[in-house]
Amino acid sequence: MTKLIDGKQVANDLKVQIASSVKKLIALGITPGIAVILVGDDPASQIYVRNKQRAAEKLGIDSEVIHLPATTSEEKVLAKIAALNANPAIDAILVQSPMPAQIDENRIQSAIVPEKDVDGFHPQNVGALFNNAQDYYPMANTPRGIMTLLNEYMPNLVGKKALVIGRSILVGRPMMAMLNNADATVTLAHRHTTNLEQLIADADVIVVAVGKPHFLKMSDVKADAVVIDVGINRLADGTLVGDVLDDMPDSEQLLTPVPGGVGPMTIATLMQTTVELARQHSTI
Ligand SMILES: NC(=O)C1=CN([C@@H]2O[C@H](COP(=O)(O)OP(=O)(O)OC[C@H]3O[C@@H](n4cnc5c(N)ncnc54)[C@H](OP(=O)(O)O)[C@@H]3O)[C@@H](O)[C@H]2O)C=CC1
Ligand SMILES: Nc1nc(=O)c2c([nH]1)NC[C@@H]1CN(c3ccc(C(=O)N[C@@H](CCC(=O)O)C(=O)O)cc3)C=[N+]21
Repeated sequence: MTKLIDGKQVANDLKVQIASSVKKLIALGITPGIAVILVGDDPASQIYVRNKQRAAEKLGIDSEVIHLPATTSEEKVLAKIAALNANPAIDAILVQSPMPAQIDENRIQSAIVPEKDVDGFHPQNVGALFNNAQDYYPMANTPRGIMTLLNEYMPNLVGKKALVIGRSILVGRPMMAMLNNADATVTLAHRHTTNLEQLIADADVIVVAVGKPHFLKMSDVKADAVVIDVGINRLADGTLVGDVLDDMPDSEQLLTPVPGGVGPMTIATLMQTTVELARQHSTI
């Protein structure tokens, strides 16, 4: 078996720290609050939103889910966001993607005030990340959680060859920026990349966020590589698999499992960002 990175364990350690920060804030009269807007009935989204709500409850963070029908207009979602922007009990706003086709996700994400933009999607926060700004700003939680994992398993990224496969706003693009900010040499691959095999064979760290089962084989990566599998794919028989096929039984390579790798880190990091935003709002 390839050595597995224990995302659940690192996420649990992080949650212990977050719980203690929440306690301190509550003692000062500040309860962090997150609002999640879910439009439509996508079953996977419902599972993730439930996981987020459960994590918030356990940590003492107030959470509110606003579930709107799939036919909701963009104006209605914008009105909800305006109300949450103005609500002092809410520190963090997350609009679950994907959204139904009648809604322009970019318009929605830009409508959230940057100070409550827990996903780090607002252009102001994306800009801060790309400029490696030194003041506080929220950033995308899946890649940030991956940086926390890498800090445990590959602490020195300086000069490392990092390959990110997939360029979504949610994962690939911010991942590229964070690895760049950590002084890795980053390549961002996508559908039109022509030398992917060669890039895979050469990389020290690979983040795969494509959404296709068995997209990457461990036998194609270096013997000392670290592979981060972001993919969440549900097969016809109901099993959950990532984007990586672990075909190297006795190797020393490091790989994040699915489930139990990046997913739990995403949730824990979302809670971490929520608490940071609450602290920012309180001016403590
Ligand atoms: N564990 C977690 O916490 C999270 C998991 N996920 C999961 O990660 C996966 C990716 O999600 P997301 O980032 O939203 O991705 P998207 O579905 O938005 O994008 C997929 C990316 O993969 C690229 N791609 C598709 N086919 C190929 C190919 N043959 N060769 C190279 N690149 C390819 C696309 O390239 P192009 O841009 O050229 O089309 C695109 O950039 C999904 O399974 C999702 O469920 C997502 C977020 C969090
Ligand atoms: N605005 C927005 N922000 C997001 O962060 C966001 C989003 N939209 N849309 C969808 C993706 C996906 N995502 C996941 C969160 C948790 C798990 C998770 O908990 N995974 C568990 C298993 C869950 C299961 O059993 O299905 C694990 O990997 O162990 C997975 C994926 C956040 N996303």
